[in-house]
Amino acid sequence: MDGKPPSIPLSASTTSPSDWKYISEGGATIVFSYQGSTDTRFDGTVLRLRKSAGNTQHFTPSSGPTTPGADDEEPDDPMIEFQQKIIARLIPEEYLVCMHVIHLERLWLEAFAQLHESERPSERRLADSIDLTRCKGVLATDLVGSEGCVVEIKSKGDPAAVDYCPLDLFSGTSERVTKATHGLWDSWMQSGGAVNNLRIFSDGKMLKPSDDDDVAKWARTTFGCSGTSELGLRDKFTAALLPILLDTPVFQRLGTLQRTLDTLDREGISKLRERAQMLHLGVSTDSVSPPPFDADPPEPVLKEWSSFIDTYVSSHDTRNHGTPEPSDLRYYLLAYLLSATFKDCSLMIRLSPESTQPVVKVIDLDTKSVRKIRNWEKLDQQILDAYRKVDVDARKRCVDGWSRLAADASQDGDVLR
Ligand SMILES: O=P(O)(O)O[C@@H]1[C@@H](OP(=O)(O)O)[C@H](OP(=O)(O)O)[C@H](O)[C@H](OP(=O)(O)O)[C@H]1OP(=O)(O)O
Ligand SMILES: Nc1ncnc2c1ncn2[C@@H]1O[C@H](COP(=O)(O)OP(=O)(O)OP(=O)(O)O)[C@@H](O)[C@H]1O
Repeated sequence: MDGKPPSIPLSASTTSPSDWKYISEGGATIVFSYQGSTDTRFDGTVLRLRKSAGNTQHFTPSSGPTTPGADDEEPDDPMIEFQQKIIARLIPEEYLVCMHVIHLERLWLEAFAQLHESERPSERRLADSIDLTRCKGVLATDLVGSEGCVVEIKSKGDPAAVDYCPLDLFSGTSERVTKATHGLWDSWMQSGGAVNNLRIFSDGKMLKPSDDDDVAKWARTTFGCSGTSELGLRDKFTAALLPILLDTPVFQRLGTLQRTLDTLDREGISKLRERAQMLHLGVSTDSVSPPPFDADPPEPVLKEWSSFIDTYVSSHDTRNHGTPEPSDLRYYLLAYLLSATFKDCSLMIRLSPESTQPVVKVIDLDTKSVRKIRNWEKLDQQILDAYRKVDVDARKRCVDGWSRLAADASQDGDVLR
């Protein structure tokens, strides 16, 4: 599959639901790999379907095909345009995945959902299911495929991964990246592969630490070793990932984006929102022209994202982030949302034989909703309250390596970005 969309959008109905194999899912989408042989246009692709809350497993089949015209009215999945027009301005295209629209017919989708429901993890099945009302899905390049090893790292920390800090992963220093990789591996082992920030795919199948035979086969084919102890395997895994994590420029890029877009952090955004509200209510008069304040800010549209990126690229570094103006609230809100996207993304790393260049792709670069800001504020408060109860010496510290390196570099007159 290349970057150009097919001249006529493909329809999933030219394939059989059984041609697709369940790979994995996140909170918003569920992903299947094409394994059929009847329609070669789907070779090497995955189908990404949106989910909806609640389980419609016992749905009543619809009485006919999708209403004519409904397909045209449904907008394409916004993740496609957002990646092509916004994300691609910040992350080089070679690290992004090609995505196109694919048409879905109701009866086909129902048969598909029914066939694959039992392959999903039980806790996910309780929470949601394939959204049967959608007329469009997304067809993307298959990064897992059916052979070789692919490591998926979700950069965000998982509460279960106690020894893993995302800032270590993006630190650019061998010692800290090793620590992050060990933390990911240990939590993968301890959780029986249930932790969501490390997934290992071997020959197209998600590996579980308890599958001794599969792990042994994976170790043999990926690292050429057999009968290796658990710690020995962790070392092999780390040694394979380390040069990729240190030398592939996209890791530094992601670290920089996460850090710079989050310059005001959640607390800073909350304070700025408070100041803007006070001005709006006339309680405070510390600004000549009070900006409009919206307690429920609207979702940014693509045009607004685009002008945000213009401003970010041209002037983010020279802004005075120490004393932000209430009139800049919207800018910082968008910056914060985008930092959340980059913190929640995943990295797919194909471990290839030493001679070939490793393939690294960044996935899950969806927009975050402004509605989340309130939830995050509440969550932050809870974390802060819990943290205050922890003994000072026992508190875990996460240090941002690139910002330290950036500070050192700027002292030398060097520029990191
Ligand atoms: O809010 P968090 O920190 O729990 O993160 C959510 C993730 O949960 P996690 O803690 O990583 O298991 C959650 O991941 P899973 O559903 O666990 O795969 C999503 O990534 C969610 O993003 P979105 O709402 O689907 O865009 C993530 O939401 P946000 O990044 O939008 O907050
Ligand atoms: N192009 C792809 N090729 C192979 N596997 C993929 C691809 N895209 C996604 N996956 C798999 O499907 C999973 C779910 O995809 P993704 O993370 O984009 O979903 P999401 O619902 O948006 O996630 P989240 O809830 O974490 O925001 C991924 O974690 C990965 O294992």
